[in-house]
Amino acid sequence: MLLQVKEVTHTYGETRLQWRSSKRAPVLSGVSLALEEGECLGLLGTSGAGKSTLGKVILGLEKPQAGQIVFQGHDLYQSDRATRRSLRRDLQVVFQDCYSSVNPRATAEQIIGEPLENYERLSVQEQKRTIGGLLERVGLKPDDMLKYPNQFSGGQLQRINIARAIALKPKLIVLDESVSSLDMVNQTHILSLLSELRADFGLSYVFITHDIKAAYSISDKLAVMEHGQVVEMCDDKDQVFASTHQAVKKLLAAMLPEHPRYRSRSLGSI
Ligand SMILES: Nc1ncnc2c1ncn2[C@@H]1O[C@H](COP(=O)(O)OP(=O)(O)OP(=O)(O)O)[C@@H](O)[C@H]1O
Repeated sequence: MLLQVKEVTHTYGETRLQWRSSKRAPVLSGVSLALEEGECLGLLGTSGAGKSTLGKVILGLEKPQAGQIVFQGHDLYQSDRATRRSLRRDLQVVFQDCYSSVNPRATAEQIIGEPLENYERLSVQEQKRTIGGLLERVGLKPDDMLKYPNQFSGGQLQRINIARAIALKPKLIVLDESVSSLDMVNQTHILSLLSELRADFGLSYVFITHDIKAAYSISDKLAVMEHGQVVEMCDDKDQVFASTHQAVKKLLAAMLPEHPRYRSRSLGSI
């Protein structure tokens, strides 16, 4: 098992000691899920359900008050520094806002080169060659490494973010609404790029979104969150259509086209 999320509970702004007497509602309550190597889990839910918080907890960025994140057999928050550093290398992220995810004054070469400089000792020539190869792999040109973020479109910049995320050949990438701010055409292209990269590199994804159609298209299994809990776990994504939970029904309804005439057809063809 690549990743196990075990009974994770988290409340923002509280220490472990304060937690027992807390009056704040937890943002995550007893969340458990698991991911095998090479799998993609679609993590769904409406705004405020706790998806991004769970993403941060999985990435090692937000320590939960209770529960465990076991990644590659190690408890992420209980491991020593050296183990944690090596686990972090295998855990990468792509956020929704491609512009704020990068330093506007850095070139694509510097952006993609950052994780390589942190973890690999490549010669200048090797690093340039690696970055050129990564740019090509995400559908851009090696010469693009000289450009700055404002010289790319949103879709192109998200490709740069993806190139940075795969630079160290990680095991797991948390994709937090990574295609949500793109138009439909770019969304489709990026989703198919992500699927190709998953197959090529044996990557696993946690694909966080409120868009059930996008999640269905890329994922093997789906988890639906509401009020900080996983309320539906579909180990086979097609089980989602049989769900009787209100939160799932709402997500399915939001996906349907406006006109009732097209509703049944649309459901069958996603
Ligand atoms: N840093 C923070 N400090 C305090 N509260 C926070 C923080 N980040 C998120 N929250 C709160 O935690 C709850 C869950 O937020 P989270 O962003 O995890 O949900 P989400 O399902 O990802 O929602 P969205 O789809 O809108 O991003 C919300 O009520 C939010 O206001």
